[in-house]
Amino acid sequence: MSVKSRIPLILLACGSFNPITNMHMRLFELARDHLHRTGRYQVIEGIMSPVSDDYRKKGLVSARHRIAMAKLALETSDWIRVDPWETEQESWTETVKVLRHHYNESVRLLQSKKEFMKNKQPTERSTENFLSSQCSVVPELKLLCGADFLQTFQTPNLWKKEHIQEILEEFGLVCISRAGSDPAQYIYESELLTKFQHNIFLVKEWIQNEISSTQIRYALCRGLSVKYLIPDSVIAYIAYHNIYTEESERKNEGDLLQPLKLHNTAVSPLNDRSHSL
Ligand SMILES: Nc1ncnc2c1ncn2[C@@H]1O[C@H](COP(=O)(O)OP(=O)(O)OP(=O)(O)O)[C@@H](O)[C@H]1O
Ligand SMILES: NC(=O)c1ccc[n+]([C@@H]2O[C@H](COP(=O)(O)O)[C@@H](O)[C@H]2O)c1
Ligand SMILES: [Zn+2]
Repeated sequence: MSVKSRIPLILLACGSFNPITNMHMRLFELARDHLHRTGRYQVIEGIMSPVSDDYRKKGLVSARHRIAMAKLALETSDWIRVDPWETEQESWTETVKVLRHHYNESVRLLQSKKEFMKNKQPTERSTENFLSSQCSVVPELKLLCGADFLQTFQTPNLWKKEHIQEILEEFGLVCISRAGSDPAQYIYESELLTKFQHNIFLVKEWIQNEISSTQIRYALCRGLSVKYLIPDSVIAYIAYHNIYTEESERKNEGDLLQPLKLHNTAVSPLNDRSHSL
């Protein structure tokens, strides 16, 4: 398949990004390499969507800071961007709705590009062949995540079954391996995941890198170096605003994650776990 005839694809990663780490950015690079190697897809954009403050995860600092840090980190990327839409909503947004939003946005963008092409003079149009060829199909949108994210599908009352189904059936998942998580096993154990296995791309990271935001926050609170784990610009931002402290780590402590609250359950708060979702 020539590059021109490949299916355009957008990768969307949802999460806390508290703070963004080098590994969060690596997820996108790994996913893009993998999809390109299939010969079927052309990844045209990566979107990082930090979760709203209303998610109420332990130690979750303000979205304003999380977005600012992600923007600084992604300054060096020419294809991944941060999108604040989720954090601008009144309350926490279920992931399937974030996917729907971004899908609708890409349809809208395509329509306005087509409109723009239609209004151009014929001579101008011929010079815009490349643009118009890129404009002709709505890109696929896939949810990008680490293997631990896939594991959370099994957590009672965290996800609605119909949402998992819609994510898998209508969009699809690109899942990057992570130490301590066995995505193939989660698929095997779930009837739903097995049914839509054809829409789950499992990507193996051979250069293992177990950076987690939780560990970064712990190191920062203890005054330890996090250089080479997160970008220098993010380290400087954190120091300037004194973002991660023992006090910030206590934010939402003992609270229930918003998805669990919404499902009105009495299960123990995930928020008390030391390495969270
Ligand atoms: N080291 C990693 N390997 C694979 N996936 C990762 C890694 N770190 C984060 N991810 C993925 O990035 C997405 C966003 O994760 P998140 O913001 O929770 O980061 P995290 O490092 O897991 O943070 P925390 O420790 O606070 O849970 C999730 O899909 C998660 O699985
Ligand atoms: N039912 C749902 O749609 C649902 C449930 C739990 C987490 N999530 C999302 O998954 C991501 C998890 O992020 P963390 O791994 O940082 O907790 C967040 O973007 C959150 O909004 C969605
Ligand atoms: Zn996590």
